[in-house]
Amino acid sequence: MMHAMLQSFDPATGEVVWEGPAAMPEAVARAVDTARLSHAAWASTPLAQRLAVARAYRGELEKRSDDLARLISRETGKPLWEGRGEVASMIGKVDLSIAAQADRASEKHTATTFGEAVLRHHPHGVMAVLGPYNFPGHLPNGHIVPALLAGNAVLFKPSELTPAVGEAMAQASSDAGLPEGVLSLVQGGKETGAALVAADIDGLLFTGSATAGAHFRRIFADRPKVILALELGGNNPLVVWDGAEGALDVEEVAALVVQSAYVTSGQRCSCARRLILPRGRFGNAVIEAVAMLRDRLRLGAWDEEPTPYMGPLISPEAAARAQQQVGQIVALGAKPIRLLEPLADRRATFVAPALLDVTGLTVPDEEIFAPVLQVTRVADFDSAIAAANATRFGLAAGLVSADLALWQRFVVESRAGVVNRNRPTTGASGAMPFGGLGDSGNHRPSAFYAADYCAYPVASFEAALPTGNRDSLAGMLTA
Ligand SMILES: NC(=O)C1=CN([C@@H]2O[C@H](COP(=O)(O)OP(=O)(O)OC[C@H]3O[C@@H](n4cnc5c(N)ncnc54)[C@H](O)[C@@H]3O)[C@@H](O)[C@H]2O)C=CC1
Ligand SMILES: O=C(O)CCC(=O)N[C@@H](CCC(=O)O)C(=O)O
Repeated sequence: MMHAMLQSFDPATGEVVWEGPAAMPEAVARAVDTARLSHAAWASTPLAQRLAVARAYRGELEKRSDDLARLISRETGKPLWEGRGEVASMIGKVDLSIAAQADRASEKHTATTFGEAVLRHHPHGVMAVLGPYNFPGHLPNGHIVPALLAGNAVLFKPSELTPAVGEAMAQASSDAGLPEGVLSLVQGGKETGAALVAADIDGLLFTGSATAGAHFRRIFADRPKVILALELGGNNPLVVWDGAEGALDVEEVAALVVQSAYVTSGQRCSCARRLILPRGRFGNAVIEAVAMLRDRLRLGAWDEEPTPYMGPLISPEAAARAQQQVGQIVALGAKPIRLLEPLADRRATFVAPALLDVTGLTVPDEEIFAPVLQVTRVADFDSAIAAANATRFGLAAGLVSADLALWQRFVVESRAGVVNRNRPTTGASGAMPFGGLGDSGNHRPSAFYAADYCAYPVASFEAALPTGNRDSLAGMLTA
């Protein structure tokens, strides 16, 4: 049988990191059958044993944390400090998922007059997880760990851009003693993903683009029994407003803006894409400080010294697409404060961040998955909130302001699943829900709330004997 070959590359150098065959539809079908067979035994394994395997998996991640961080950085291009941060999040996810399951999906008994009311949670069965490339470990891990804890079998297809990290995760689970077939890895691109989604699965846990998310919504319209959790992109606003004159330190504000917009070279769903500022001197000062800081950001390969702040984009194609999107906005009349500049003597994946003034323009409401920040100047705070909410997405939003009254309005009126004050839009916590409104998701937030979509609740009223029912009919029966 012919196999399509898959390769991944170090985005900084173009060197091959991984190669191997992509799973063909027949192999995907076999993996789904194996998962179905393995599921029953895993679901009936006592919870204490499933918890022990999860903790052993945490131990395996700890053991190989340095190698895994290096692999993540090499395959995605993100600097090593970020690769290490990602592995720390993966390790932390295990205890957080155990706590989340106890909090949101455990067995609960309540005494009643007849016996007890019992709440249990049952696994759905066979779950497919499709992962993105930007956090190739942490984000699929955030679906897989809770899904396995709940007793599901999982088929995991990593992004075709990051197969090596997916393989390393599967190896860690196997070394942790997860029974064979409970987690299966299927490598490949969209065709492999499409075969997985078309198979007899009980759930799709997806983190990726809004376009693919909308596609899955459509193809599952006739299969309502399949649980669908969609964690998608955003066009996230960050409003900076100096309610009390002089209360904000412009340099601090600029650093927060940079951490929101340019971290991971803008390849986070939670990155700020739109900066909303007041007209006038303060707004001008913020723009100038952001532009100056942008000029000082160190770009480099993942393992370069001195440590870079940001690495390249994932591929030359991704860089070309971002350039084309910036070009389109400039053609619409945007003022380039800074363009998305290719770096001399570097591969085409390296781009210095863009800062564009789009005030008064109608620009596409699209996520540009790159370090591109669009500035809009407004006259008053009402217009700032209206501008922040003027998007079909609703993942993250932020307000930078010392004024508590403004924050109290912002947190109530913002249409987003993550709404921060004086903190970057990025850096979400696994101890909180993470998900968005509108085209950013389907109201099944992940992170701490992933336990909710990994199992369904079963309510039972239980009595030891069928007593009291006859009495309840007394006086209402004919002779
Ligand atoms: N809300 C969230 O938690 C997060 C969302 N994202 C979003 O993910 C995107 C970046 O990741 P990408 O890997 O580019 O996303 P993507 O949507 O291109 O791919 C994600 C996964 O889905 C698969 N896939 C894509 N289209 C498919 C199709 N038609 N049929 C079957 N499988 C398909 C891919 O092979 C990959 O494994 C950004 O839009 C970003 O905002 C990324 C991280 C977190
Ligand atoms: O899933 C979690 O534990 C929390 C969500 C999270 O870690 N979000 C990160 C990265 C997500 C992304 O933007 O791709 C963040 O908000 O920085």
